[in-house]
Amino acid sequence: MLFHVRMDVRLPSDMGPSVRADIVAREKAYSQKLQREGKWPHLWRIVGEYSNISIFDVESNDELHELLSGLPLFPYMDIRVMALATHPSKVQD
Ligand SMILES: O=C(O)CC1=CCC(=O)O1
Repeated sequence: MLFHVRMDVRLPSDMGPSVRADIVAREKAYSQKLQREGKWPHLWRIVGEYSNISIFDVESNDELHELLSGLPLFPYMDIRVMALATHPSKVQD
């Protein structure tokens, strides 16, 4: 199942630089593991924003929720999810 996910990062302004660097490093490692496993095939920065657009390829809503809630930045992000279905006009590969 494919999901379009938008993540807007909202780090507190009083978060210390070392705490921030640690959480961002853990986020990168976590996301790169999922990318290598094929569960996170697209990760794009939105120009001019501390936000991303991602595509997840997972088995279920529950799996997506588990992966998203495991993000180190999860407590500091607004996340919007759109479930994707096949478009009837899409040319088949
Ligand atoms: O910087 C972001 O958009 C948040 C994020 C998601 C995966 C990652 O490595 O950073």
